[in-house]
Amino acid sequence: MVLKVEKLTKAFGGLTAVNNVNLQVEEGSIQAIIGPNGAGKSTFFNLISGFHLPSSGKIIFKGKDITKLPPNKIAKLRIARTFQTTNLFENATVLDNVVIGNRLRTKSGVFDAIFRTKREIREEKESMEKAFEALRFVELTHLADQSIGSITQEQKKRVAIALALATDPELVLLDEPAAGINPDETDGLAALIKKMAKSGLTVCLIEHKMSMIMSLADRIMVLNQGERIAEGTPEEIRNNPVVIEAYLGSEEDESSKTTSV
Ligand SMILES: Nc1ncnc2c1ncn2[C@@H]1O[C@H](COP(=O)(O)OP(=O)(O)OP(=O)(O)O)[C@@H](O)[C@H]1O
Repeated sequence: MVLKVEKLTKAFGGLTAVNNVNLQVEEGSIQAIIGPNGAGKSTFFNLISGFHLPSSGKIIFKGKDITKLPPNKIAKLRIARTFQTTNLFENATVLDNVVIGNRLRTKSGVFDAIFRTKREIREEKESMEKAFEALRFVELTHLADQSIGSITQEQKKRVAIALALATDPELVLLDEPAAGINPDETDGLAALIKKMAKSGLTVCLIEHKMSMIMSLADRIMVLNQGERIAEGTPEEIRNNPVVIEAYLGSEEDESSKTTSV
């Protein structure tokens, strides 16, 4: 197991956003996390990536206890997460966005930047190479010199994924990778996510688009009011009465609809 989450709990004051959640994620698999609005999905990601400190429980990544590590230390252990496309720099080029994302995570400090030390120059070259490699993976090299403001929402989603890939991760956390794009484009993104897992990456994703999740995920965890109410294969989840009751309901067939129960 690449990721083991044990009895993870996060309380915000009187509200328990994540409550005693267990999860094991196998290397190279696609693990989806679904649940109604406010179920605790984003909080769960924020705990794994170190943006929130758990109230209790444990997070083990490749045998190492990362429960109390800050985000930068977790990123160095090769866990990457994507952010909303609104975090991209609209006026900068696609390539620069990916390079900047990578540079923010590499070591050189202000001193290096001002005096352009050898390390700075080396890191800059490495960042550029990594950025290109990531753009190649997400199939956007032809747009490298375009500004973010001039590309489509689906292409921005790919840039957000490229940003994560440029940090050379082993585990990638994707927060709603297909939100706000049309069904055709959703298929393209699903293919990209499959390709990531095929290349050996482990992928955890939060997504509301049920048809995408059902065909993409190896396993699905369902959260409801902070609690894990089910975990299993798409088939098991689809037929689970507790899940149907709490979440899927009659919207099961409305494949491309963004569920907001
Ligand atoms: N920083 C915070 N401080 C206080 N409460 C928070 C904080 N972050 C999240 N919450 C609360 O925790 C609960 C779970 O929120 P969370 O964003 O994790 O749910 P979610 O499943 O990701 O929902 P959505 O699908 O709407 O994004 C909500 O009731 C939310 O208001």
